[in-house]
Amino acid sequence: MSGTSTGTAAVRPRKYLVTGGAGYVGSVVAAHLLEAGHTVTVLDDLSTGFRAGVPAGAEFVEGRIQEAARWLDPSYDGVLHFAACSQVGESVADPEKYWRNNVAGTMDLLAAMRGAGVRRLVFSSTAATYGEPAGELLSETDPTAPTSPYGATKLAVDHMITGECRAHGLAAASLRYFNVAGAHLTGPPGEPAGAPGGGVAYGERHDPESHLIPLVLQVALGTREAISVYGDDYPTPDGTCVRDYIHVADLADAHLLALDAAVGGEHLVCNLGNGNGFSVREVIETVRKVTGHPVPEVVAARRGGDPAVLVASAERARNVLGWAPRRADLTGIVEDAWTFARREHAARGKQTGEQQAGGEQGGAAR
Ligand SMILES: NC(=O)c1ccc[n+]([C@@H]2O[C@H](COP(=O)([O-])OP(=O)(O)OC[C@H]3O[C@@H](n4cnc5c(N)ncnc54)[C@H](O)[C@@H]3O)[C@@H](O)[C@H]2O)c1
Ligand SMILES: O=c1ccn([C@@H]2O[C@H](COP(=O)(O)OP(=O)(O)O[C@H]3O[C@H](CO)[C@H](O)[C@H](O)[C@H]3O)[C@@H](O)[C@H]2O)c(=O)[nH]1
Repeated sequence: MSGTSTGTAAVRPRKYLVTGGAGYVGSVVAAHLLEAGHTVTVLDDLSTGFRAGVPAGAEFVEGRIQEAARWLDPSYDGVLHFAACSQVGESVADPEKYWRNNVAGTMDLLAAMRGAGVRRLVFSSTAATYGEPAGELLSETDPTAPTSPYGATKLAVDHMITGECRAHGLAAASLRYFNVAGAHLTGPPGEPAGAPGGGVAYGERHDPESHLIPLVLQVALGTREAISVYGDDYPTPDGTCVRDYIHVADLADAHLLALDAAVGGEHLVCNLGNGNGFSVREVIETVRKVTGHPVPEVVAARRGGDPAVLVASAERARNVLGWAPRRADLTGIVEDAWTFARREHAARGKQTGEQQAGGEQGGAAR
């Protein structure tokens, strides 16, 4: 369980705007900020996020980053910027959506920050900015040659932020996440987030889901028949793609450290991963062990834009931020994701049952 928050005690409570805080990573980081004693406003248009994902204790504003100037004011100490379109496949099919939302949207957000005099930013960048790696571990000095429009838009925003730091003294950090997984959990299992006595659970809810671990867990839950393995002919030990899975709570720790480490006029870029690669087959095997479910798999065609191996060197995050992952074990990451998936599943079943009893139509409310 990842119920404990970061060891980074706040010097003084601060006020932060969290864009995309109704989504997976943003909701977990918002929960960590609140637990550290900060004040949080979530700005989210609920395009892929869920109102129920916004942590209790955060103010919620339903709105777009493109209109952030309406809500930002000098009382904010900084912005954590998660709001984005983030599906690699969709970005290949509809690149304009990605350039408009991720790049133009962030340009509007930066202008709003400048206008309000808010001069501290942590941005969700991604390993997808690098493309196919040349060596074993990717470091921040490696070439950036994104293989998808998604990665290209994130790289463009990184460049935009560098310019903003140099020209206008912004203090900023871009955190390049590798594969985020796991959940932030407190309280007994089996209860939905926010239920009385049930603790809280902030984890991965994407609709449609495209990430490996939640998809494999859907098979274990019985809501998906089998997991498709996208290619088993890659130049890796078992032929399937290798990724670096990082616990979302470790990621949250890094955000709080980055807020403190950012220096006016400088743009810090840091990878966040554990430095350990696991193949698609190893992930599936771990899910089998954790859930006790046989998890049938079928080999499918390669997915466009997937590099064979993506594993981080996170030396810079360790050295500059003083960050150290505390939940690097893949089994623990999958266990937390599994607890969250079961809580969500139970909550949905309860909701559907109540709706049927009340004669209402089923369906997930955003
Ligand atoms: N999940 C990962 O493995 C991963 C890896 C690398 C980088 N990232 C990045 O981290 C961030 C969060 O990812 P996530 O998995 O939590 O995604 P998510 O889809 O769960 O969250 C994104 C949130 O942003 C909101 N949003 C989108 N456009 C908006 C806009 N214009 N205005 C206001 N709100 C808007 C969505 O409604 C959603 O709640 C993204 O920027 C993503 O690119 C994620
Ligand atoms: O049903 C599935 C889903 C995924 N995979 C494979 O599992 C691996 C992981 O895929 P994910 O979709 O979970 O994650 P990605 O590695 O594609 O991408 C994630 O990590 C990237 C960086 O590593 C980017 O940050 C991106 O935003 C984020 O979604 C890939 O090899 C993919 O082909 C399958 O075999 N079957």
